[in-house]
Amino acid sequence: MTLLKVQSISKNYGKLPALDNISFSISEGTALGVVGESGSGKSTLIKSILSMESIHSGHILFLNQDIHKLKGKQKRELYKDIQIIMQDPSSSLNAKLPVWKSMVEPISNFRDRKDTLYPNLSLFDIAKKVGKMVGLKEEHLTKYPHELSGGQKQRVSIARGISLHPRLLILDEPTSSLDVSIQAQILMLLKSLKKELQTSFLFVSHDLTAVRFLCDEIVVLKEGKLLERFSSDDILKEERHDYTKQLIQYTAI
Ligand SMILES: Nc1ncnc2c1ncn2[C@@H]1O[C@H](COP(=O)(O)OP(=O)(O)OP(=O)(O)O)[C@@H](O)[C@H]1O
Repeated sequence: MTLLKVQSISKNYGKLPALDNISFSISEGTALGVVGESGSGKSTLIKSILSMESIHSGHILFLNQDIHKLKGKQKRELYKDIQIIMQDPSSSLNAKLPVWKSMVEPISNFRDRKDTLYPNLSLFDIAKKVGKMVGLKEEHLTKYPHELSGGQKQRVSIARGISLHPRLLILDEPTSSLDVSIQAQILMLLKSLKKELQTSFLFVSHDLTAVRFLCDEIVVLKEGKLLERFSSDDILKEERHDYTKQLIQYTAI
């Protein structure tokens, strides 16, 4: 079943096109990678999907509902099922709270989902349960963000992102602020969570190696245009676009 359908969307900043007639879809339970260099339109695409930016033409459908037409309660409902994990966990966690409180913030905002997913569990018990899924120990949960390593903080963000069991998880360069050895651990964690939760991923990154590891399919963006879409298994095929080949060379796959 199609979860997200992006239909011919365009967005300009002044006269400059940031997204130029982009279309793609994501099926339930699959992972799509979006790769592109700086300025290719990746952030604009994410903001458009999250309704943080308007679009000039086209439609974005999530479960057949036009995201940009939703208001109030309907829009709020949508965000139970779309969660985002950002590049820098330090800026997305509240420095003044022990991390377990940040982890359960989405679930405390959506009580109906709490009752369905975690009946009779206290918020701290939910944090323990979700923390365990991302490899955090109970002793980490009562710490403040500055007391944890970058990798541990990103695990907290991932725990928060999956706590509602969203149908779509948007990953915005989730490993690029981390040391290389930690990047691999986080990618492996995301891969196992994808399998366990059957959540769909939209993984936005400039790192083709990471995208290939985690995603079933890949789209390549350049200057706001979608150049091609292919299965991750076909990344090294001769028919790849010249620009994709350049990215591959640059990433030394
Ligand atoms: N608020 C804005 N005002 C004007 N131009 C913008 C704005 N946001 C983005 N742009 C322009 O739109 C284009 C796409 O930018 P975008 O941030 O989406 O790219 P990106 O692929 O996410 O880049 P990066 O990887 O560096 O974050 C760029 O040319 C950028 O300069």
